[in-house]
Amino acid sequence: MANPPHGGVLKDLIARDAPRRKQLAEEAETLPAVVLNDRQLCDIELILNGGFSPLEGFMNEKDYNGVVEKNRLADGNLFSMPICLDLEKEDIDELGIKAGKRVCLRDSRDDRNLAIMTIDDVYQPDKKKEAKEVFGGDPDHPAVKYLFQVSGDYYVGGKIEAIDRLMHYDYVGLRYTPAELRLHFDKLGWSRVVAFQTRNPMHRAHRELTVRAARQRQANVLIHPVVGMTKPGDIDHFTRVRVYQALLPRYPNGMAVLGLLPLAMRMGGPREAIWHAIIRKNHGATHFIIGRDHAGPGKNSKGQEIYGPYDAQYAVEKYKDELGIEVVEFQQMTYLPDSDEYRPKDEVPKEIKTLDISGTELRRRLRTGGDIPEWFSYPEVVKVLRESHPPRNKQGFTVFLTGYTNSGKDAIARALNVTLNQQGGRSVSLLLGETVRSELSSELGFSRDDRDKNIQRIGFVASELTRAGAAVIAAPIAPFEASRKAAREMVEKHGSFYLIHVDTPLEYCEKTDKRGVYKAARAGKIKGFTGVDDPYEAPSDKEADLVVDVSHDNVRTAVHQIVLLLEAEGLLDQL
Ligand SMILES: Nc1ncnc2c1ncn2[C@@H]1O[C@H](COP(=O)(O)OS(=O)(=O)O)[C@@H](OP(=O)(O)O)[C@H]1O
Repeated sequence: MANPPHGGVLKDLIARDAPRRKQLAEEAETLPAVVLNDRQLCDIELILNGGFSPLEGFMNEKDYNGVVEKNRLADGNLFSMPICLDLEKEDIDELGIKAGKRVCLRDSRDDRNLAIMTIDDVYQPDKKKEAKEVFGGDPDHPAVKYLFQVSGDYYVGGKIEAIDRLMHYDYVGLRYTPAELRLHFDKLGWSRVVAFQTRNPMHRAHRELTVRAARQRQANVLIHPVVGMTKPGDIDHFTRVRVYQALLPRYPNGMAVLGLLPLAMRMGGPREAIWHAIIRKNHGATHFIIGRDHAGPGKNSKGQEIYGPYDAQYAVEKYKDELGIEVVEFQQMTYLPDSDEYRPKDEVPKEIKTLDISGTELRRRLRTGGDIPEWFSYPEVVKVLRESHPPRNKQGFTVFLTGYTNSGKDAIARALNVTLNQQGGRSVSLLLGETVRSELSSELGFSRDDRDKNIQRIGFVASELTRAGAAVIAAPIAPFEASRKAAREMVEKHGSFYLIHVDTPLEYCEKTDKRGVYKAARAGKIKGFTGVDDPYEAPSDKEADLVVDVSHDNVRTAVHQIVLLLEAEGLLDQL
C-alpha cells in the first residue's frame, strides 16, 4: 500500500467532482472568469489532482498567515508554502470579486474553464513578511522578486470545485496524478518508494545516489522531476525528460519509475524541502531524498549563497515526526576513480582521490564540444544533451551591420554571405535593409516608430533563424541605439549577436552614392533621410563588437575582420 496522503485524505477534486462536472461547466459559463497565469496554472493543477492535499483551494487569510508564520494551516496541518491566488486591485474590482461570490478559473493557454471557486476572503498580504518568513528575505531571491515584481497585491482565498483537468500535449504518458501513481505502485506491488526530486539532467551520480537510497531502505525509486516552472536558465524540460528516459534502463531491472511533476518551484530551500516532501507523500512515496542545496536559489547579487548547503535538511529534520514521509538525507556524491565507484562525500577518507564535474563545467564542455567522460555520464544521456546543446560551430548567430545608406554595409553583407556559404555547414540568411522593407515591412515608413518596428521585426526573424542554427546577416540602417539593443537581446536568447558598425563617414557615403538617394534627400524629394534630416545614433565602443570603415579599408578587409571575429568565437571551427 502506498503512503497515506498528507492530512489523511487525498483531495482528488477531479474525481470528487466528476459527477457534477456537467452542471459546474454550465455554471462556469455564467460566472466572471479569472484567467490564470503560468504559475497559478501549475498550482491549480496540483490542487485539482490532490498533489497539494489537504488543500482544497487557494489559501484564505487564516491558512496563509498560519503557513507564513508557523508552517501550519489553520487546522494545524503542517504546510510550508503559501499557495495563493494573487490578483491586482483592478481585476478584483472589474470582476466584482468579494466574499461569497463564485468565479470561474480559466486556463490562459486554451481558454478552458478548469474550476469554480467560492470566495472565502480577499486580503492584502504583508509581502515583506512573506518574503522574510518564507524565503529568508534576500531581495535577489527569485521568489522574492516574483512576489514584488509579478505577484498581484491581493490574494483571493477559497475552495474550488473541479470542472476539468489541464490539457497537456507533451509526455502525457508520464504525467501521473497522485491517484494514478498510487495505483501504479499498487499494481507493481511496491510498498516502499523513495522519491527523487530534480530540475536538472541526471547523470551517474544521481543514479548511484537513488539506487543507494533504495537499497538502504529496501525500496523502489520514483524519479519525480519538476516539469512546471523551475529556475530561469535551467535546461528545458523537453531535453531533461529525454535524459531521464535515456537513464531509466540503467537502473537494475524494474527498480525505478519516471513520473513528471507539474510543479511551479519557488526555489525556497528549507521551506520548499518540506513542501516537496508533502507533495511526494501525496503521490504515494514513503521516502524522499534531500541532498545538498535542495531547491536552492543560488547566489545573491553580492555573490553570497542565499541558503547554506544543508539548510533544507535541517528544516525537514525539525518536522520529521509529523511529516509522514521518511526523509533520506544525502551528502553530495563524488566519484572515486581508483575504485570506479560513487560515494557520498562524507564517507570518503581524505587521502582518497575524487573527481567531480560542476554544472558550470558541464555547460562549458557542452558549449565547446569538450569531452564528457563516461564516469560522469552515460553516453546515451550525453547524446541527448549534445543534441540540445550543439557546440559553438553548430550554433546559430547573427551579424548585424548598422550604418548610413551606401556606407558599404550592403556590400559587406553580400560578400560575407558568399564567404559563409562557401564554408558550408550552416544555412545563411541575408536580411538587407531594402529586402526587409519590401518583404516584411512594406507598410512602414521612416518615422522613429516605424523604424523601431522595422528593426524589431528584423530582430525577431534573426532570433528565430539563430535559434534554428542559421547564420544571419542583417544590414539595416538601424539608426537608434534602443532598437539595436532590443534586437541584440532577442537574438542572444538563442545564440550570439555581433554588432558591426560600418562607420564610413557620411561625406564619403554621399560622395560615392551612385543611386542619387542623398541628392534626392538634399533636394527635399525624400524626407526624413538618415544623415540628411534624420539622426543616426552612432554605436559606442561598448555597443559595437567591431567597427569598420570602407573609406579606409575595402570590403574584403572588412569581411576578413568579421570572419576573424567569428573564428575567434569558435563559431567557424571545423566546418
Ligand atoms: N526617409 C526615407 N525615405 C525613403 N527611403 C529611405 C528613407 N530612409 C531610408 N530609406 C531607404 O530605405 C532603405 C532601408 O532602410 P532601413 O529599413 O534600413 O531603415 S531603418 O533601419 O528602418 O531605419 C535604405 O537603403 P539601404 O540603406 O541601402 O538599405 C534607404 O536607402
